[in-house]
Amino acid sequence: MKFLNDLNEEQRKAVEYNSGPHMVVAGAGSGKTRVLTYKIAYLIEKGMEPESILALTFTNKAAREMKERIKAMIGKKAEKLWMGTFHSIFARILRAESKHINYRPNFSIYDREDSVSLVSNVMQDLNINLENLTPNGVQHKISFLKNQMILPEDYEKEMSSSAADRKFHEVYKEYQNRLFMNNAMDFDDLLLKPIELFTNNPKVLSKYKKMFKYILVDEYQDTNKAQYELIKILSPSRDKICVVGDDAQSIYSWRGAEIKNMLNFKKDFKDAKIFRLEQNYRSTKMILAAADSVIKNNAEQIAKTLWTENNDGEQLTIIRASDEKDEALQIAKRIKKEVTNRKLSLNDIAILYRLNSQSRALEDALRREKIPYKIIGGVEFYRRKEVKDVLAYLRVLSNQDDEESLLRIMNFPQRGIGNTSISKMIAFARRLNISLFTTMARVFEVIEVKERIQKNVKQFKLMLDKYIELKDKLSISELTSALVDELGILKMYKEENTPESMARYDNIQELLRAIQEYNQENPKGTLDEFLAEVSLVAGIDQYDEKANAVTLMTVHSAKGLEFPVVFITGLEEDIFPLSPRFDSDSKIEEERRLFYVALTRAQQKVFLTYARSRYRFGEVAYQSRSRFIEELDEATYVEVNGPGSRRAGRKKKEVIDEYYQESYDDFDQERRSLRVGSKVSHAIFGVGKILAITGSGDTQKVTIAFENHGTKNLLTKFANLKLI
Ligand SMILES: Nc1ncnc2c1ncn2[C@@H]1O[C@H](COP(=O)(O)OP(=O)(O)OP(=O)(O)O)[C@@H](O)[C@H]1O
Ligand SMILES: [Mg+2]
Repeated sequence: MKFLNDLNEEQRKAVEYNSGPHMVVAGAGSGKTRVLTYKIAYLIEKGMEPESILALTFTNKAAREMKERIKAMIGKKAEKLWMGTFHSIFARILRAESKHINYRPNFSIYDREDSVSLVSNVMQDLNINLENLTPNGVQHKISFLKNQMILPEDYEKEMSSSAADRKFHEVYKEYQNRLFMNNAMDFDDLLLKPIELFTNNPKVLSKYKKMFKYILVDEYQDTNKAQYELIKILSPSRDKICVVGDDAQSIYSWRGAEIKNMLNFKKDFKDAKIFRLEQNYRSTKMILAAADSVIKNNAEQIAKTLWTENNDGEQLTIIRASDEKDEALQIAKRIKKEVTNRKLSLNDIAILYRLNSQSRALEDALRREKIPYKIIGGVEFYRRKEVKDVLAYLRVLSNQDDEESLLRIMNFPQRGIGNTSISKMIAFARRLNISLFTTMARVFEVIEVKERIQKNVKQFKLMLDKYIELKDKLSISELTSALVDELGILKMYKEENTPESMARYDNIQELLRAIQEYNQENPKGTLDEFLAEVSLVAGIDQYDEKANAVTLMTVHSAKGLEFPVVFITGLEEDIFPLSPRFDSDSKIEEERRLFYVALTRAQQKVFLTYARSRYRFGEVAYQSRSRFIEELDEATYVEVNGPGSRRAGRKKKEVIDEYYQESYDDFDQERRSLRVGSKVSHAIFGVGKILAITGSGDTQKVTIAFENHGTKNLLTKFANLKLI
């Protein structure tokens, strides 16, 4: 097999190994994903049927790329591979086997927003108020428990007798119950239900065990308990399994991922063989040295070596900025320089951040500087309100028990069915133990609902019935166009004619186009299948590599990717690492791994940026720079605008202190001469006297007793006070 020549010796050994369970443990950029890809091609060339191989990746995008690669190596038969994320693969299996778990194959898949809305409805219906938890928080807790496979009955056994725990349990139980009644699953169910399916139906299990002759898993360090169980249950006679990962890149413990799955592999899979890859093909020596100097501060890790034959490369550049706007502007300017000097295209550049909220300032600057960019994550296309509205219609046509979707569209577009009437119908439905959809047909029996509104409901129901009838006769594309047309949504947004409504208009057009494309690519695709697919699309999956634009994304979404030039932004305590003061060591270690992931995305050059002050939570906060910068080996970076550049040779700490002092000196005279007792004037509040001054720098506040407006606390920086 000629393609094996593209591998180094260790990689080839891992690819050819076939005598039992094995795990590749290796640092970033050492070719773990490549090994997995080649191994699949190798197995098929050796005669294994593609449809008997199950390969699990972290994103749909990664699966798509891997499949393309394999297709290029061995041809079209690669199409038949079972390749995708855990969620998409098991959604497919659940659909086929739904009757064994008392679901119907057209079940809806609820995304996080749908789940939160369901939690909120449950809390309202049960009249439960959880003091410290918003519906969002409750959903988060439920999801975390489900990821650890703790179901309501398990939770009940372990919980304390406190009122809060009991109430939470009640909500959790009812939430599960409602999902079932709605013939719906949340994301976590897509992992839990298959376990239930396989445990309770040995015949089904043995069918899939026979079918999957080999299981391969990428990014194994980020599997959670349920995923791990699934691998264990399915792994064919425990030997045809190959997983690859890097414990130093485990960054999803907040979502229930367990590094110990990796550490315990040898225990759990008997006679497991461990392969190590040590040569990095991605980054320069400098970048690797920098990454290594930071990650070695973590106590918990599997020892690994990583070296490269690549060039020494340039030092990292650390850029100091005065605030987030300045940071963004400096990045934009740098990008222009880099593209020219290095002859790069914009595609070669990524800007990474810890928090989605950091993207706004960056986007503003890029727009101003006319640099095209694409942003990954944020509000994803299929999560946008107007898109979800149309999808909710389609979901109801597919699954009439989906009460969440039905509630979403009951009065959208407005048809005079108010919340009070809806509550009354729901009460009726619960009393008779029937669905809300069925209640609509019997709305004339719900005497509490006004006659006029009963008629509206009836009409709405008739319209839905018509489309339910049509759904098997028309293509999805025809069905949706007809529906959108009848609802008059496009017309409504057009008439509104605001920038926002026009954006919604475009998005619905885009949705119609996407559905048309789906139809062309999957002529036999059903509405159920289409809905399942779009429910599982994540931001990163829509990433268009070809568009010539800079990529903006969170560090989390950058996992597995590589770019010639990488900017890592917001390197300040409280941002990256996020809230260090209140957190345990293990959280700091996870932040450090995240920083390691960020650094190791880069092939040629890394820029690290931090701002002295940043607007957060409605005020300007003074920032100290990230400990991760301090941890970097001094030989691996240079600073521009920063203290080090002007005062080389001084101890870093001293220089930093001085630089902060300096930054205060920058403030204008006016502000520094403010004193308790000074008389000042303010553009809106008029004349007043300063009672107190607290804090300093950008966060300095003054308390002023105004003659006509009482006493106020103002941020000096923005108050624009004049001494009189
Ligand atoms: N033997 C090799 N010869 C040439 N290039 C290689 C070789 N092995 C890997 N590469 C290249 O090195 C880069 C990193 O490989 P890959 O993405 O598989 O690493 P990884 O270990 O999966 O990284 P990560 O930990 O970030 O997921 C890719 O561009 C890949 O094509
Ligand atoms: Mg990889």
